[in-house]
Amino acid sequence: MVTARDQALNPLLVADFQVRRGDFDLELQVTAEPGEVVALVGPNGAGKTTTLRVLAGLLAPQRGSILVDGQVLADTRVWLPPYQRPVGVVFQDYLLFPHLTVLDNVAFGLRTRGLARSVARARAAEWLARMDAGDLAPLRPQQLSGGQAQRVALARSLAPEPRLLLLDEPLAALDARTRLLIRGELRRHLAGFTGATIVITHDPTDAAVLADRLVVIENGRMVQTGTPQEVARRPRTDYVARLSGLNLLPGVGVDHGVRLADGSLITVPSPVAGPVFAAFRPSAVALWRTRPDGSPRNVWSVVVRGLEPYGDSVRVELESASDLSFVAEVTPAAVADLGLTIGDRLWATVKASEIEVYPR
Ligand SMILES: Nc1ncnc2c1ncn2[C@@H]1O[C@H](COP(=O)(O)OP(=O)(O)OP(=O)(O)O)[C@@H](O)[C@H]1O
Repeated sequence: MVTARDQALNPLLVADFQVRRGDFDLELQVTAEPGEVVALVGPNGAGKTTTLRVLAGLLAPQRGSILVDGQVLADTRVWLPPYQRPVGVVFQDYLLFPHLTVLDNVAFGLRTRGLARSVARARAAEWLARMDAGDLAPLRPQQLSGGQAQRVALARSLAPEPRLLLLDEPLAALDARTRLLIRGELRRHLAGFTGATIVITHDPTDAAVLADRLVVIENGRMVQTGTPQEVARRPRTDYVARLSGLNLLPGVGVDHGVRLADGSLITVPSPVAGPVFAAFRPSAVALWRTRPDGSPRNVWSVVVRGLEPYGDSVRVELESASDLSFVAEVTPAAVADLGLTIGDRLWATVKASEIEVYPR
């Protein structure tokens, strides 16, 4: 009997590879469990698309191996071309064949895998129906809305019953309203997929809604992984902190304080030691025209470097005299009351109880 523990020890995808593209060097270990949806997130040029291309078989790594369900797709001796891999890909702009009907687009992958035309079409029709796209079968791709095209692309990649599904920015081509609807729909479809899914996304909300786990890549390396909640609550790089909207200050724990890079000491809720991160929400930062005294807060003298509307509030980018940068989030009323403009000198405070501290 295969227990949940055995499964956890035998991930469906086990990839460990290195690839170079010009000066860019990507070195990554990534695994995914059956049924797991892993989001690859990271700044532009981090290596997300390169990872997807290596897994799909469109780009050969310099070294390493890729296994899916124990089958070697690539290593020093083996290199399976894309059409021989149990891998389905949905590209960013879906790449449907314009001269084929929706039905034949979905049947195409099955035909290349050797199925007779009638069998491939019957199976394509089943997959379209499963994706609530059965009535689209006779149409051409140019007659489809963005959301419909996405459903068709998903049906096309799932029809050959891959074990690994790769999605490149699946919601990027949609307008904001459609995106919201399709995101929920995609989530339901992915929940019904028993293989593993790797999805690239730039959007933190998409990642949080779609993924069980995030893999954050920066400069060709994984810098953090965890559930969206874990990553958002305890970011380990500035990029992740910005993604989750948190301020992140690295330092060293000294009893109830953290000594920051600029030499200043901030007070934190419980005793800490060694290299740590101190993270706090922008809404935990209070701004003052005059230095508040006598309160158990951390106080910085700051200059306003930027003001930016953010939903119902305003994000105020701050820089301390000693070069610490962080963000406050305040109401438009507070901006008006304080008469905030760029270049202003202010005092910023954060209560110790608002700061989360965790090891680096
Ligand atoms: N054909 C190529 N030849 C040389 N370098 C390339 C090539 N394609 C991509 N690169 C480089 O590889 C790096 C990673 O690119 P990649 O497209 O994987 O990043 P990404 O994380 O997907 O970024 P984005 O979010 O902008 O799509 C970049 O520095 C890019 O300049």
